Amino acid sequence: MDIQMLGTGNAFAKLYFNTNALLYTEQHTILLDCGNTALLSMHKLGKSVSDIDAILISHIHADHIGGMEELAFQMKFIYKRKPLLFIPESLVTPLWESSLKGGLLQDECGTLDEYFDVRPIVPGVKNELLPGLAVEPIQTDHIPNKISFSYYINESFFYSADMKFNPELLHQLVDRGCKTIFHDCQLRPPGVVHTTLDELSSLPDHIKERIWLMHYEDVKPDYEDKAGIMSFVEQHVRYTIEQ
Ligand SMILES: O=c1ccn([C@@H]2O[C@@H]3COP(=O)(O)O[C@H]3[C@H]2O)c(=O)[nH]1
Ligand SMILES: [Zn+2]
Ligand SMILES: [Zn+2]
Repeated sequence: MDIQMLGTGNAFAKLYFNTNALLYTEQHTILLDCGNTALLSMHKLGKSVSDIDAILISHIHADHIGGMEELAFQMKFIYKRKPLLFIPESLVTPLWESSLKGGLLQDECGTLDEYFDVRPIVPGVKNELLPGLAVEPIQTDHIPNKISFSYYINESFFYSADMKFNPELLHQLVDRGCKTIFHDCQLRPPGVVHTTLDELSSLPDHIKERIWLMHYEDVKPDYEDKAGIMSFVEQHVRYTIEQ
């Protein structure tokens, strides 16, 4: 499986776009979060909404779902198909009622199912989504009353949602065989609702060597020499994830 970031910046980034990604299996392209800047970033890559087979969502913040309304309208009225929407059950109602309904509700379209082929997925277990793509949603802390899921993919790759530092989880994942960790990282403390660079820097080397930083602020150039053996994920670079 390959991953290509549509953006690597935080919610307020003006230089790096929102942290959203394309996952590539042999047969499918999956959009992992669809924030405000996702479709513009795809356009810059020469891609359109029609290139997406499925969508997977981490949580209901605009830098992760702000592009969903345009995606839904383009799919319905231009490409005339429903993309797969893989989503933990507990996010289905919030996504529609609290975010998308305002723009997408119209006479003949009163539910999320009118726009997407909704496939609820189960937290805490491996869900076989597509050939070559198995996903375990892990609910991780971000903000009170903001349900948020990180994803353990193909039993080798952890992709964090926006999350508070959880060293126990990272230790557990590495013990389970996790080889690569893409982790949200707030460079300037305090993190409060995110994990900071200082917190990730406190981890042992055998975990840090697997960590790639994303969801960073526009001050990233000032921190390139402060991440030690951790790496920064870069926008639009296509990475092959070790299985
Ligand atoms: O209680 C709160 C709620 C939000 N925020 C900011 O708003 C941003 C929303 O997107 P995000 O989750 O990527 O990052 C969040 C933070 O930058 C915050 O600092 N404290
Ligand atoms: Zn975010
Ligand atoms: Zn968030």
